[in-house]
Amino acid sequence: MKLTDVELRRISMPLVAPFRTSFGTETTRDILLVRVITEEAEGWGECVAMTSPRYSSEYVDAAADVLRRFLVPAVMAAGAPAAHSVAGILAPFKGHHMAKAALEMAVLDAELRAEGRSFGRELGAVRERVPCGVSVGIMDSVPELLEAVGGYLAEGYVRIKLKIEPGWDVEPVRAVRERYGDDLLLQVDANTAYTLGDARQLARLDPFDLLLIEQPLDEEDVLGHVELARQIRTPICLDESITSARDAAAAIRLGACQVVNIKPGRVGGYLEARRIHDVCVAHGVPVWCGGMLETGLGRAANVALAAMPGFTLPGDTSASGRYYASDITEPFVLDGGHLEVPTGPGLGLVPVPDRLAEVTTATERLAA
Ligand SMILES: O=C(O)CCC(=O)N[C@@H](C(=O)O)c1ccccc1
Repeated sequence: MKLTDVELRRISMPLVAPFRTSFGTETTRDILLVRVITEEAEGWGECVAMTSPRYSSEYVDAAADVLRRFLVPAVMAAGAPAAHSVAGILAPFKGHHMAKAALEMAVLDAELRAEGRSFGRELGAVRERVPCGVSVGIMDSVPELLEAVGGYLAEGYVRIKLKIEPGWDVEPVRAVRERYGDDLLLQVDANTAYTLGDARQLARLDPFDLLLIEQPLDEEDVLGHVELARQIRTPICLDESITSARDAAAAIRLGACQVVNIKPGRVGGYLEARRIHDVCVAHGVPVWCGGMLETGLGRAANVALAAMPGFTLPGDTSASGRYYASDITEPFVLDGGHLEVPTGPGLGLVPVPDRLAEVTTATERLAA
């Protein structure tokens, strides 16, 4: 399908509550959306880059710039690129996975809408609904954490993920396990906040039967994770370290991880995410879908991804209301701890025009 126009749109989405991780606190998400217009359909992409380069080297202003100056012109110069060819067209430009993922997602959405195929159908979804976990930020006190966790469990979430960092790890985990019992599916996310020297402290989490500990060490310290895996019993899950199917294969073969968090933005798109899924399934490594506080657009695509067969652990695919009082799409609402996989063409939903207009802070057209 010939691309006739591309729109970059910035939206400002206030969070229902501050979200604190080991690398900072978010109160509002400044999100870049990509809309591609073709002769047959329009498509939407969501860039998950943060405002500052703390989760990874990417940040939203840089994503907008690289899309405007390099990525969009390259894809438009190709005329009518198939979605599966976008990654190859963009390969000469190094890095910028989140920017590339947003553009590929928009081209894929347009192509699938024109063909009348859903994201789930394209990715190989085998479930009509997916079980949902929730990510709980670092809090000011254990009582406040216990109250937040209780609220999410009351909403029906089937798995709790606690953000941890040095000084906030064993005590909150012990408190949650003691209050909510041994059957609670519980995991932690360190976002690279520890070093191998903290192995003894991390081993103190072993008695709490966690599903996994996510990205304890620096994203580039794959061998450190291999050594840490020898010193703790909790399975190690990698997030920031896995930016491609090649990374996943190497990390698994080295013994650096026993679980993988798949985030399409981090790895360059939903098609690479599918390849990582396939590599992990081939190695018997379970995967789950990570989240980056997406709007309903990214959430729709993530829920479709999470319906693939190897996604055997609940993901961070929360309801829209976990982060936003009012989403830019029809909200995702938890039903019995699950979200329905959209079945319509492409993403299966579009932004609600009035809502999108309310949160839009800038738009620009990059016509052919
Ligand atoms: O539910 C969500 O969308 C957020 C899940 C979550 O905790 N994401 C974390 C992470 O490190 O995985 C994150 C949050 C903000 C920014 C980057 C990453």
